[in-house]
Order: sequence, then C-alpha cells, then structure tokens
Amino acid sequence: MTMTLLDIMRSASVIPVIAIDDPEHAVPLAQALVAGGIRVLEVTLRTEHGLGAIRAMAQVPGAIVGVGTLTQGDEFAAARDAGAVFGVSPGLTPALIEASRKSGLPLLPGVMTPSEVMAAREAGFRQLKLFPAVPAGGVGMLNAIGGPLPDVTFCPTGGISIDTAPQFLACKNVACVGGSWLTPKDAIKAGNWALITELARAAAALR
Ligand SMILES: O=C(O)C(=O)C[C@H](O)[C@H](O)COP(=O)(O)O
Repeated sequence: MTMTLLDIMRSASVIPVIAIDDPEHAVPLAQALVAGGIRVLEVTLRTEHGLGAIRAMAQVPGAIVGVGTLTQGDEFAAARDAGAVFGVSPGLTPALIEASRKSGLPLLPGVMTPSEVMAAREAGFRQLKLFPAVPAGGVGMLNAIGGPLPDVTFCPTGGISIDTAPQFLACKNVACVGGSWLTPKDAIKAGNWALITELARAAAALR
C-alpha cells in the first residue's frame, strides 16, 4: 500500500536531514538509522551525490527515502526515478507545484509566514515544513498559526535539537520534526555508525 505524506510524517518522530559527501557512506548510514528505529530519511540534493545516495538507500530494508532541498521542477522526476517516495523543499514556487503534480511525488513544501501557509493550502498542500523553524518563531509560531489555520500539519525543521524536539512534538499541529543532529558530519566521516544508531534510538524514543 502506498503511504500518503501524512502517513510518512506520522510514522516518523524525527526525519533526519542527510547530506552525503561520499557515496560509500549512503548504505551504512541508512542501515545505522533504521537500526535505531528511524526509518524516514530525507536525503538532500545539497551535494552531487544526493541522487545516487537515494538510489542506494532506497534498497535498504525498512528505509522510507525522500529527497530534500528540492528547489527546481526538473529535480522531481529524477528523484522519483531514483526511489524517493516524497520530496521536501525549503519553500514553494509555481514551478514546484507543477512538478509535484506532474511527477506524482508528494511534496512537503517549506513555509514561514501565515500568508505562505494560506498560499500553500490554496495550492492543495495540507502538510507543510515550517522552515527555518526556530528563526520563524518556533513553538510559539506553530501554536499561533494553529489558531486561525488549524487544518495544516507541520514538520518544523531548522535549529531543532534532541533537547528541543519534545516541545515541538507536543504541538497539536506537529506530526514530526526534521533535523541534521542525527547525522553529524564527523561521525559519518569516521564511519561511527554505532553513534548514529544511538542518536537514532534517542530520537525514535521521543514519541
Ligand atoms: O536542505 C534543506 O532542504 C533544508 O531545508 C535545510 C535543512 O532542513 C536544515 O538545514 C536542517 O536544519 P538543522 O537541523 O538546523 O541543521
């Protein structure tokens, strides 16, 4: 059965935001996160290895792989073909709306103001990423938006840590949070997969 974007968000407490610098790291990193109970993985197109990493990680049993940092329409079909089952963008533009429809890749678009939330709703999006979450106002902002705009569900991302994630997850309109703290660059570089599994376990236990 195909998972909806909301199913995917609800099955994750934390979505790790991943940047792959070395293609060799993709599979062991995904395995380490899944072993710790973190299955929904956002692989960004921030590095040239993004698409290749999606292709490799999508084969890891238990992993639900999405593509992050979508900023251009032509990236959607390529990511879908590589095995991504959802996409995340820091924002939302007409080209991204069109590409999401055409490719069939469900999109979690980024917003940071009430007008952006309303524009995204008008375009048919009910699951949104509050980005950058902490600079945008964090938990206070999410609660304030939930008053007039209660029918949207957020994945706040940007500036969240293991210590602050619980406050976000306690918000009525938050399904999961995103963050890069599960995948520290030095641990990846050192191949310290045990540390990453430990970080994943702690994050998975938040809910
Ligand atoms: O690459 C993207 O598409 C982004 O939207 C940015 C990431 O979501 C944040 O960089 C993660 O935030 P931190 O957990 O504060 O590191």
